Parts: sequence; structure tokens; C-alpha cells
Amino acid sequence: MTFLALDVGNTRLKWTLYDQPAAGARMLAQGAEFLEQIDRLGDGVWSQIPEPTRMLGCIVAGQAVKHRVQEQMELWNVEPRWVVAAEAEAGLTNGYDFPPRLGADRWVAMIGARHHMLRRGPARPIILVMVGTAVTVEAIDQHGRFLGGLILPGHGIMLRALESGTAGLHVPTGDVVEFPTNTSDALTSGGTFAIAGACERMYQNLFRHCDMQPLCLMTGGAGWKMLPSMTRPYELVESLIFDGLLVIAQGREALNGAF
Ligand SMILES: Nc1ncnc2c1ncn2[C@@H]1O[C@H](COP(=O)(O)OP(=O)(O)OP(=O)(O)O)[C@@H](O)[C@H]1O
Ligand SMILES: CC(C)(CO)[C@@H](O)C(=O)NCCC(=O)O
Ligand SMILES: [K+]
Repeated sequence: MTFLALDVGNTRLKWTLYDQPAAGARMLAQGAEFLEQIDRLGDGVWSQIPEPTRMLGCIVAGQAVKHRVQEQMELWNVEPRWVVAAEAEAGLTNGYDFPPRLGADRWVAMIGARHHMLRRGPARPIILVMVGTAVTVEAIDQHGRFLGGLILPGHGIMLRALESGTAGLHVPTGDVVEFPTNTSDALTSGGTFAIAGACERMYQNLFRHCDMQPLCLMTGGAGWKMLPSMTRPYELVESLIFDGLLVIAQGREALNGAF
């Protein structure tokens, strides 16, 4: 029973085909497209992979993008299913004021993060940093309760905002240094330390709240760029959204025999 997992972000669609909807499934194929280019998936690479029996995705782009994605899936019989953040699922409880308003990508990545931790050791609080178009910094306590999280502009948005909001700033890429002495380094370091600093504050908040050292996890396409600038040791797990989708799919399959 093949399983297609989709992560539709604000910039790119990422997909992975697995041999079954279960944690630890074998990957059969994967790819990523910028949102402007998704309309050729159906005639292109998706026409060359085995047909998925099941599909589950998380999407934070709008309805228009969702329809375009579903159109590309019409070459198969599979029913499109999209995760909506719930009050509880797969061992996680949702502390958001209005649980379904929590971004599906955040919810799914947190489920992936909690299972990643539990496979390796005893339960601890988790700081989960997701570095994409936007950056999120989630706090999960040792019992699996999502306490709350930060949303920050991603590095690209920060720099574009500075470029368009000032007369004298243009944004060639610089290096991250402690004491920037040119504009490029000042911009790159400013954005990077803004994110790293927010993560450090959330770490301290969570440590104080739980009285227990949090595990620090990072995911998202630009995670590797942030890693060297963090103030704590972070583990980079690129696949957390896909891991979360597999865990959710497995749970639903066990419950309903389908989903
Ligand atoms: N030096 C950097 N440090 C941190 N983040 C960066 C850096 N350079 C670029 N970025 C961020 O990385 C993002 C691209 O990451 P990635 O390709 O993973 O996005 P994405 O995961 O496809 O986003 P989404 O899931 O929202 O579509 C850019 O939007 C930018 O904000
Ligand atoms: C915050 C982003 C953009 C991160 O991808 C996404 O999860 C989203 O659009 N969330 C909805 C709002 C919220 O999570 O509160
Ligand atoms: K994302």
C-alpha cells in the first residue's frame, strides 16, 4: 500500500512517496517544486511514479494552491486528505486558543518531533525550530502538551523588508560574524541572531516552566544555515514533517482501516 506525503509551504511543495503509511516506511521517490511550478507535476514526475494508495498532506498556502495541487493528483484514484490541527492527535495535545488555527505544518512537525524523541529516550520538553519562509519556535512540555510558539519572519523576508523599507540598504549576502563591520555582514548577522536570540528566549521560558532541560530540534530547508549560530546544541532532522505525516497516517489507518 503506497503512501504519498505532501508538505505544501509558502514557497515550495515537497513530496515523498513511501511503500506504506507507517513510521519507518521505505521511501520510494521524492521531490520539491516551487509553488509557481506545481502545475506540471501531473504530466511530469508524478506520471512516472507508482500510484499512491493513500495520501496525506499539510498545507499552509491558500485555497487556490490547494486546488492546483489537487488538480495535479487527478491522474490517480487517491482521495486528497489534509491535516487540520486538532485538540489532540498521536500523543500530542494542542494548547492553542483555537486549535484548528494552528498551522498544519507546525502541528505535524511537532508530532514528528515528539515521536523522534520517544524513539530515542525518555520524555523531555522539546524546543522545535522550523526554518522556512517563516520561522516558528515551538515549546512542548515533557507530557506532550504544546504550550505555545513564536512566529518570526524568515531570513529572506527580514532582508527584503529592510531593503524595501529603507533608501540605503541593498542585500548582497554576507557572513554571520560577531561584530559586523560592513553592511552585508550586518544584515546577514542581524537576521540570523534575531532568530537565534528568539530561540534562546523560548528555551529559557520552557526550561523554567518545566524545570527540566529541553531537547532542541531543528527542521526546514534552511535549518543547516541557522545551526552554527544557535546558542544550544541542536539536532537537525530534515524530515520531521514527513515523519509526522507517517505517524498520523499510521494512527488513522489503525483506527479506521482507512482515512
Ligand atoms: N542564511 C539564512 N539563514 C536562515 N534562513 C535563511 C537563510 N537564507 C535563506 N533563509 C530562509 O530559508 C527559506 C528557504 O528555506 P526553504 O527552501 O526550506 O523554504 P521552504 O521550507 O520551502 O519554505 P516553505 O516550507 O515555507 O515553503 C527562505 O525563505 C529564507 O527565509
Ligand atoms: C506560521 C506559518 C506561516 C509557518 O509556516 C504557518 O504555520 C501558518 O500559516 N500558520 C497559521 C497561523 C498560526 O500557526 O498561528
Ligand atoms: K514549511
